[in-house]
Amino acid sequence: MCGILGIVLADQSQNCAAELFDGCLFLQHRGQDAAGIVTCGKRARLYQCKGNGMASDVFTQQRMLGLVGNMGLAHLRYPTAGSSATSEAQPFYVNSPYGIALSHNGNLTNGEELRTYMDEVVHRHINTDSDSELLLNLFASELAAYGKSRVNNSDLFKALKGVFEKVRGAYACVAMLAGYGIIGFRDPHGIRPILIGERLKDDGSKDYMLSSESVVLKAHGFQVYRDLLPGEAVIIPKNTMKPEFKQVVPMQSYTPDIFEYVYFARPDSVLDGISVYRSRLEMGTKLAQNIAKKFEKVDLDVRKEIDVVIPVPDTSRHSALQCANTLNIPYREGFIKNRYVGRTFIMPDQKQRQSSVRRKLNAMASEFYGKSVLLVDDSIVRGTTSKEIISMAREAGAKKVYIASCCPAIRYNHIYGIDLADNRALVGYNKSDDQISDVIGADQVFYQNLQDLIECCVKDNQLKDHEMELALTPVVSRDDTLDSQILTNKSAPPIDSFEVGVFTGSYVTGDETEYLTFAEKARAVNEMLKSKAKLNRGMESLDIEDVKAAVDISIFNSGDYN
Ligand SMILES: O=P(O)(O)OC[C@H]1O[C@H](OP(=O)(O)OP(=O)(O)O)[C@H](O)[C@@H]1O
Ligand SMILES: NC(=O)CC[C@H](N)C(=O)O
Ligand SMILES: [Mg+2]
Repeated sequence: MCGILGIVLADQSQNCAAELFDGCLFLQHRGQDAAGIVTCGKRARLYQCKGNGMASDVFTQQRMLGLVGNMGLAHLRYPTAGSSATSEAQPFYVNSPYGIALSHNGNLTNGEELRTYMDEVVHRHINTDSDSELLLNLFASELAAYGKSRVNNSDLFKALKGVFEKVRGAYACVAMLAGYGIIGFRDPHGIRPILIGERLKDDGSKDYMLSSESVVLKAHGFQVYRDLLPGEAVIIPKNTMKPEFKQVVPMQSYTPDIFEYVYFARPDSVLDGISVYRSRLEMGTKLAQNIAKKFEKVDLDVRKEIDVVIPVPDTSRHSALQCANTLNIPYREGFIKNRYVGRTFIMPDQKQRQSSVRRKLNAMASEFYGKSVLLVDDSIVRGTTSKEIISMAREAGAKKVYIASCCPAIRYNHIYGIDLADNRALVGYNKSDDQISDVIGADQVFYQNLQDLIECCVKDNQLKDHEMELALTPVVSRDDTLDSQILTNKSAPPIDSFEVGVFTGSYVTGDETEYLTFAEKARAVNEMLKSKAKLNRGMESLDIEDVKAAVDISIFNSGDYN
């Protein structure tokens, strides 16, 4: 679920890198493994800085000085395909044709087919296991097919059509053609989010930004913004600064991943017309109603059974507060979060995730001792967090520990941008709710119903276009915003369904059995290589076919800096 950004400034003498860096800080929660920025300056020259780590580690002041130019891309990576190798940090770059860079959020499910196509049909070398490198090379090969010395918007849209027709899976992307402009596109189901924002300046000129989440646009003064539609693309040439939109392929469905609302996105973002914050409040209300009913069914009064509702920081806090209010039970922040520890779920290995929970959360005995507590979390995935915090609650003296999840039990793989290829790692895999309670050590676990979760995201959350404009246009007058080039062809239908494969095992792109089998094998190979590499501290005894170097060599995509 990486974060992606693209920007083009009207003033060609201005540098955009500082704003991209700042934007990365707003999207850090979407990917903590690697960060990258590519900018384009005069004479179409590209400048790059990327590597493993958080944005503030990768983009040092010194490195930022080298990122010149008025347009650029950024990426925050949480790996899905491939590995955590530095060489898989994004944006990716290809020099032919024209010089293209690309940042991708999502996961392709026909990567192997594309790899063969690259090799046998278009003869392009792919240097990593990343699906995003494949996606970029596919775009490059479609564009190269025109054999032109200069391309125009219509060629770019045609090339994108070729990409859409050959690729399967989830992809929200920003790309940049050296010296030409920036491009945004979104898969035909709209699984991953991407928005475009417009900023009107005092001299009447306009800057444009593409981003995974609306919060970045709002924070940077982009007064008007909207989501790209499934199957839609936009090109903003730097010379005209007029965005051109095109429905490149028909929309196959409008089904964003519901997990954006449950966990991924920041609460202050509005994605596809749905306020993440308000949907999380609804999740708290519905959860409370269902919990109360469950107690009623066994002739118990929830208010007598539970003394206090405690959130599992950070993401669940808004839902937990609403849950407590609805139940009319006191809300207490029993776990204090260490603000210097990031998200644990998106850390790359299980040992790191486990140890991080205790470093990140600390239980205060005063809030647990002798009490019956209801812990509320947004989701229970591998169960790493719940196991730890339940035992911390007991160590702190809790009498009874109930736990509630704002989403249903997760029993299937996530295949569109979360590293969950192995469903046996899920605590809910092949288990009843009671069995899950036993494994995580709870007195009882409560899950949200799927239909309720969907309603939480749909109900009352669809902001009407004019409400959206009013809510999101704090700086310019409404008359100015009505001139907006980005709102002119807006025709987004309201959303009433979502990608919910992690709960049901059925995916919006259809039967993905082949991909799941492939992903399982790839994961096993990665694990084996990791442990061999650790044992050998090098690569002497690795099978040459499967080698991933312990230290990445520097081709186009390495990020080793001094
Ligand atoms: O069952 P698990 O595999 O542990 O995964 C679920 C947990 O992971 C996430 O928290 P995380 O620490 O990543 O982020 P947060 O601080 O935003 O809650 C999520 O909010 C749950 O708490
Ligand atoms: N989570 C994501 O969106 C990851 C993008 C891409 N599949 C990668 O592994 O780099
Ligand atoms: Mg959490």
